Amino acid sequence: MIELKNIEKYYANKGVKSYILRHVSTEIKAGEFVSIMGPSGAGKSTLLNILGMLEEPTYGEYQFMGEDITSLNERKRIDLYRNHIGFVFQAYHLIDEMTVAENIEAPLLYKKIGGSERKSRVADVLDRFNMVAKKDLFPNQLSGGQQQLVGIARALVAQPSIILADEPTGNLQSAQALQIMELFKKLNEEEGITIVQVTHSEVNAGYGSRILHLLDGVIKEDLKVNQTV
Ligand SMILES: Nc1ncnc2c1ncn2[C@@H]1O[C@H](COP(=O)(O)OP(=O)(O)OP(=O)(O)O)[C@@H](O)[C@H]1O
Repeated sequence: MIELKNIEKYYANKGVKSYILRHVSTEIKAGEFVSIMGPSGAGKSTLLNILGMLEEPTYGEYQFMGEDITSLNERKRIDLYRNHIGFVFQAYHLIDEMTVAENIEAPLLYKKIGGSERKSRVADVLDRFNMVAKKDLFPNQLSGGQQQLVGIARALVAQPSIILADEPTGNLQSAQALQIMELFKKLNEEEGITIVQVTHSEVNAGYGSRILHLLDGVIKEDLKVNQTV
C-alpha cells in the first residue's frame, strides 16, 4: 500500500540544513497496524504528515496504492487523500461551530456524495459509536474522549483504506485511551483498515503489529510485535 524510498526532509535556514528525516525507506502493507515511536523531535509527526500528503518530502520516492505521490499534481493528491486516507489528530481538530453530526458529515461534502447517502452514512457511524443522542451537541459540550470519537468517526465516514493517527490518545485519560485503542484494533482486525499511529505509549504500540522506532530522523528499529498480519 505504501512504499517510501530514501525519504529526506530538511529545512534550510540561512544556508544551514536541519534534517528532520534521513534515508527513510520502508513498506507498509494493506492490513498492517504500525506504530511510529521515538523521542520528541525525532520526526514522527513529519513522517506521518508525509504519509498523509499533508507535507512533502524534500527528496525521495513515495508510492501510495501504486501512485507516485511526488510526481502527482495537487488535485490528484487531494483526490487520493479524500478517497483513501482518514487522518486523526491529537487535538481532534473539530469545527467548533458545527454539531457532532455536521462535523462527521463534512468530508462527504467534499466528495460530492448526495444528501440522502450522506445522512445515512452519518447515521450509521453515529449509531456505531453510540453517539446518536449527542448528534446535535457542539464539540465543547463533549468530553475529550467523546471529541476524539467524533474525530475518528469523521475519519471513517468516507470509508478510508488507511487511518493515520497522530498521538490519538495524547490528550485523553487512560480509560478513554483504552477505548480508542480497542476501537482501532477492531477496525484493523475486523474491517482490514490499515492503521499507522504515532505514539509515545508502549501500551498503545502493543495494540499494533509492528513498531518503527525513529531516532534523529532515522529508522533505528523495525519490529514485528504481533503476528496478526
Ligand atoms: N517548519 C519547520 N521549520 C523548521 N523545523 C521544523 C519545522 N517543522 C518541524 N520542525 C522540526 O522538526 C523536528 C521534528 O518534528 P516532529 O514534529 O516531526 O517531531 P516528533 O517526533 O513528532 O516530536 P513530538 O513527539 O515532540 O511531537 C523538530 O525538531 C521540529 O522543531
